Amino acid sequence: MLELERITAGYDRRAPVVRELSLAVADGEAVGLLGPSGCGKSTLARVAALLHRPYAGTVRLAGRPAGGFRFRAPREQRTSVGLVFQQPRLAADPRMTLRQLIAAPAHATGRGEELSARVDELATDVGLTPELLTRHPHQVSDGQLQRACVARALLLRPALLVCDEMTAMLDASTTAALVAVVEEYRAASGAALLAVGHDRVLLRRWCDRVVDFPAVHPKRSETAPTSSPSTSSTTEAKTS
Ligand SMILES: Nc1ncnc2c1ncn2[C@@H]1O[C@H](COP(=O)(O)OP(=O)(O)OP(=O)(O)O)[C@@H](O)[C@H]1O
Repeated sequence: MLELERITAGYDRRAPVVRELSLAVADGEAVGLLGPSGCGKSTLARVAALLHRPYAGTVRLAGRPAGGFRFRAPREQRTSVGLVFQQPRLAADPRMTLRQLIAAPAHATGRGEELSARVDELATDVGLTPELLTRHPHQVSDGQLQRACVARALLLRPALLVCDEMTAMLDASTTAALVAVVEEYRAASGAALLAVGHDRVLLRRWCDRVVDFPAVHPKRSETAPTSSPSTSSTTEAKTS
């Protein structure tokens, strides 16, 4: 579903934060990507979601090379990836109600009416009451806002979900609820998942395998310039 091949990316060409990193997520597979703060996980997540153009390397979605990044990304590819960010307040337009926020991708793709019922269905799935849907981001808690952001990411039925520290700001019960929503969606749709985070225990429970970010960094493994995480010795299998 997702192939990142020798990706070099960052914010300064002379000192990229991600260097020649390769990672693949198979159809329906859940891969966890672990790494310390600042190592470039979010940058890589945004590259995977076609929101950040890498300096070098290839991104393939469902076998097809990315046709562009940011506003140049073809709609079909852009909408095949659902992205949940770490900080919902930075990812939510403060002028929108929660209902408008969830429905935004439908309006952006001209499918507002068609997907209206799905907005309500997803709101229920993530545990938002009709009353909460009428509120603006500043009138709800971080956990409630993140629930809306998860519903928004699922609205267009993406084949790949990228969750960038989705639960970092949440308590245990909200974390469990949102992981369950994502898992139910994946079970029903067959979607793949790239979950980025710090929490090894959570990622090992949640994902089919977990990859350590530095292990896929060629600077640490000069003999394996594009080590495959699926065969990496630091790849851990799912815990029961
Ligand atoms: N817009 C930006 N402009 C310049 N530098 C940036 C920008 N965004 C991130 N960086 C830098 O790039 C590096 C990697 O950041 P990134 O957010 O990808 O790391 P991360 O592994 O996701 O960190 P965390 O776990 O703390 O979220 C950091 O040194 C960060 O300061």
